[in-house]
Amino acid sequence: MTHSDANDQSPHAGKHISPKHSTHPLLSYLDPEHLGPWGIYLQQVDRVTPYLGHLAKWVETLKRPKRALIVDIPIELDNGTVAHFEGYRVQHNLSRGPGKGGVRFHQDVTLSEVMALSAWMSVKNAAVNVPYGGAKGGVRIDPRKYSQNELEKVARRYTSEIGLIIGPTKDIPAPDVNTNEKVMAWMMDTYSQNVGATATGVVTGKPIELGGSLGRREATGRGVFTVGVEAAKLIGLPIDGVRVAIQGFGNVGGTAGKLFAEAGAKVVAVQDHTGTVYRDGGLDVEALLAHVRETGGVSGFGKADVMADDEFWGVDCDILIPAALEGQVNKDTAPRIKAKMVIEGANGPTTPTADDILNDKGVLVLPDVIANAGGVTVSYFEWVQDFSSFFWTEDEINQRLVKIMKDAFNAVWQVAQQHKVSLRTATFIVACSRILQARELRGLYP
Ligand SMILES: NC(=O)C1=CN([C@@H]2O[C@H](COP(=O)(O)OP(=O)(O)OC[C@H]3O[C@@H](n4cnc5c(N)ncnc54)[C@H](O)[C@@H]3O)[C@@H](O)[C@H]2O)C=CC1
Ligand SMILES: O=C(O)CCC(=O)C(=O)O
Repeated sequence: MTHSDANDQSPHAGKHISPKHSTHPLLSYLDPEHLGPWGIYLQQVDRVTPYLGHLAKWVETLKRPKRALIVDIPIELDNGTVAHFEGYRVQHNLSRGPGKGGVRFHQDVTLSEVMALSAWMSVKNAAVNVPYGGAKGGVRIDPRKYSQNELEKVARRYTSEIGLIIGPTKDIPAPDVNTNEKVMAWMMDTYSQNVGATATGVVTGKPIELGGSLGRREATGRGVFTVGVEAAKLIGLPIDGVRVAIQGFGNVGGTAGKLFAEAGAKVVAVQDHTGTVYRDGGLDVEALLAHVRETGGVSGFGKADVMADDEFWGVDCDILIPAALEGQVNKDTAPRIKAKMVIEGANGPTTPTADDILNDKGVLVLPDVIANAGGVTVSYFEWVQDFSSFFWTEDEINQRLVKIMKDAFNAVWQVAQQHKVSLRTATFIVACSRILQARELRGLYP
C-alpha cells in the first residue's frame, strides 16, 4: 500500500528520451522530467534500445502512443443528480494487429497511467506473440461508491464514447482492475446495439454464455503460476513448502495464490486494499478466498494474524507476487524484500530504481510483460473462438496457455543469458524487435 516513487530515477534515465516538443499539459509525456508510469515505461525502453540493432532507428515509435482518446461520461445517479467521469482509451501501437488490453475502473486512473498500461500491452502481446498491438482503457471512478445501476450506465456510456475506435478488428477491450465479466457483457451489448449486430468479438473476458472462454477468469493467475514454476526450476527452488507473499488478492493474486497453495507452497502473507493477513505456517487460501468473496477484502479473516501493512514488504518469504497496482516495489520497499524471486502479477509494480536494487541483491524479477501475459493469451483464444463460433474445452485452453507461457518464458530466459541482462530487458528485446520489425515491414507512406 505504498505510493509510487514518481521521481525514482535510474542511471539510465534521460538517455534516448525525446526532446521537449511541447509544453501543453496533454503532451507532457514528451517531457523526460515527467515520470510516473509513462516515465517508467520510457526508462524501460531506453534500457532496451542498445540491443535493437538496426531497428533502433524506429524506437521513437515506441515512445509515442499512436492514438489517445479522452472521453466525458455523464450519467444520472440514483438520486437524480448528474455526475461526470473522465474515461480514456489509448492505442499505443497497432503495427502487429488490432489493439488489445483491459479497462480499469479506479479513482486514481490518469492518462499517463493508461498510456503506460497500453504500452506494456504492446510489449506483452509481442512477447507471447499474439497478433495484437497494445491498448488500454480506464475510467476515473471509485466503483465501490456507486450502485450496479450507476456502474452499468458508466460502462455503457464509456463504450459508446470509445466506440469510435474499438471493434472486433480494431481494438478489443477486456477486464482489468475493478472490471469483470458483467462489465464486459454491458460493453459487448452496448457496442452491438450501436452497430446493429451482435459483435461478441468486441471484448474478451465475457460471461461463458455470451461467447466467453473457459479458463479466461483464471488465466492470468495460471500464467503467473506457470512462469513461477519454470523459473523456480531454473534457480533450484522447490515449490513444495516454498513461502509465498501476495499483494492484491483479486482475479490475479487470488488465482495465483490458489494454484501455488495447491502445488504445496505456503502462502504466508496476503495484502489487499483492506489490510494485511499473515500466518507463519501458511494461510488457508480457499477459506481466505471465500472470505474475500463474502466481505470484499482480506481484513477480518479469522484464521490469521493481523500484520501492519508496512511490515508486508519485509516478510520472510521466498516468492513475492505483487498483484495490485503500479509502483508498489520501489526505492522504499525494494531494500526490505527478502524473497529470492518476485513474480509481477500486476502491471508496472516495480520502478526502475527498485529493479536495480533487486538486481544488486540477487533477487530474480519475472517481469509483468511476460509473467502476467496468461490473461491476454486466453483472451486471444476467446477472440479466435468467437470468430469461428467453435468453442474449446477447458483442458485444451489450459494446455495451450501453459505451452505458450513456458515457450515464451524460456525464450526470454535464453536472451537474458545471452546478453547478460535482466529478464525485463530480455523480454523488451524480444518484444520490441517484433514490434519494430512489423513497423519497418509496413513502411511509412500511405
Ligand atoms: N485481470 C487480468 O486478467 C489482468 C490483470 N493484470 C494486472 O493485475 C493487477 C491486478 O488486477 P486484477 O486482479 O484483475 O484486479 P482486481 O480488481 O480483481 O484485484 C485488485 C486487487 O488489488 C488490491 N488492491 C488495490 N489497491 C491496493 C493497495 N493500495 N494496496 C494493496 N492492495 C490493493 C485489491 O484489494 C484487490 O485485491 C493489475 O495491475 C492489473 O493490471 C495483468 C494482466 C491481466
Ligand atoms: O485480456 C486482455 O485483453 C488484456 C488483459 C490486460 O489488460 C493485461 O494483460 O494487462
